[in-house]
Amino acid sequence: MRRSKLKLLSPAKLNLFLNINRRLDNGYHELQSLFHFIDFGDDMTFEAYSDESHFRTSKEALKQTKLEELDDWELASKTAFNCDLPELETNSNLVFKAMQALSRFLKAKFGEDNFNKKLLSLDFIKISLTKRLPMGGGVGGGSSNAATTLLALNSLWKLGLSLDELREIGLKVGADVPIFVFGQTAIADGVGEKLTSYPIKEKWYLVLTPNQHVNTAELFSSPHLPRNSPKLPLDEIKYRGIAPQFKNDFEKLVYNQYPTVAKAMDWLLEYGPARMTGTGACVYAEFATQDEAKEIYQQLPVDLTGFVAKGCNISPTHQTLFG
Ligand SMILES: C[C@@](CO)(OP(=O)(O)O)[C@H](O)COP(=O)(O)OP(=O)(O)OC[C@H]1O[C@@H](n2ccc(N)nc2=O)[C@H](O)[C@@H]1O
Ligand SMILES: Nc1ncnc2c1ncn2[C@@H]1O[C@H](COP(=O)(O)OP(=O)(O)O)[C@@H](O)[C@H]1O
Repeated sequence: MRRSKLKLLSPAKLNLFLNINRRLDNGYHELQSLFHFIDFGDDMTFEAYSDESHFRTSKEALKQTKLEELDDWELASKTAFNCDLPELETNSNLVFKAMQALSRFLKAKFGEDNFNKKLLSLDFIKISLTKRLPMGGGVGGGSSNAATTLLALNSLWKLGLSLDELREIGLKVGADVPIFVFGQTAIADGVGEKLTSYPIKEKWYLVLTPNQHVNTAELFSSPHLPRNSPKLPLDEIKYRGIAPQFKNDFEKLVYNQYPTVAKAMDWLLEYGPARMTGTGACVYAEFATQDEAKEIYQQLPVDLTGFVAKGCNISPTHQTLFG
C-alpha cells in the first residue's frame, strides 16, 4: 500500500564567483564561492510503501555491480531506485552514496542495535530519478541528487535529523552536497562546508551546456591552476552581477583546454558578460528578465545547446519541503 509521495526538483547551482585560496595538506583545496540555485534541475520522486512486493529493489540493482565492495548500505535495502539513464543505476550513484553515509551516521548516533530495530519499522521507498542536468557540467547535478535524497528520506522516514546533521552527512558524499542541503544562496568557504547565507537580487540565466564532461579531480591537480587568490572579506562582497572582480579561477584553464567550452563562452560574450560555473563545462549569462534571456536563447546556433532558468535564493527542493 502506498502511504505517501514526494515529488521534488533537484536543482542546479551556479557559482557566481569561485576563488581557489590554497591547497590543503589532504590534497583538497580551500575555496571561496558564491553559490546560487536555479529553477531547472532533475526530477526526483520518492514514494513510500508499507511493503516491498511490487517493485524491483535497489538490492537487485546493486547485485549487478560491485556487491563485494558494499558496506553500510542497509538503508539502500529499504529502497528501490530507478533512473532514466541505466548507466546511473549503480551503487556509485551519489544517491546510494548518500544512503550509505546516512546509514553510517545513524549507526554512530543511535548505536547498531537501535539502528537495526529502527530499520525494521521503515517504509519501503521507491526513488525515481529523471536526469535533465548535464553530467560533469559544473552545475552540481549529482551533489544535488544526493542532497535531495537526504532531505526526502529524513522527511519520509521521520528520522528527525537537523539540517546541520544532514550537511555533515552530505560532506562525506562530496564537497558540494552541503550547499544543496542548506538550500540558500550562500558564500561557501573551506571545501564548501562553511556556509554564510547571502541572498541576492534574483535574475534570469541563459546557461549553455557544451557536450563536454569536465573531470573535477583532474582539473584540481593541474599545475596551471591558480591556487592563491586572496579571500574576499565577507562584508566587502557586494555582488551585483557578472564583473571582473567576481571571477572563476578555473575558467581560463578550462577555456584553453576544451574548445567546446571556449566556443560556448565566445558566443555568449558577443552579447555581454559571461561566466563559467564550477569546473565547467557550463557557462552562463545573466539577464534582468525572462524575455531578454529567451531572446538571446532563440538565436543559439544549432550546434550549441542550453536553457533559460530563474535564479532562486531558496532552492526549489526547500521551497517544496519547507514552504
Ligand atoms: C569546485 C566545485 C565548485 O562547485 O566544482 P564542480 O564540481 O561544481 O564543477 C566543487 O566544489 C567540487 O565539488 P565536488 O564535485 O562535490 O567534488 P568532490 O567529489 O568532493 O571532489 C572531487 C575531487 O576534486 C578535488 N577537490 C574537490 C573539492 C575541493 N574543495 N578541493 C579539491 O581539491 C579533490 O581531488 C577531490 O577528490
Ligand atoms: N546522481 C548522479 N547524477 C549525475 N552524476 C552522477 C550521479 N551519481 C554519480 N554521478 C557521477 O558524478 C559525475 C559528475 O557529476 P555531476 O554532479 O553531474 O558533475 P558536476 O559536479 O560537474 O556538475 C558524473 O559523471 C557521474 O559519473
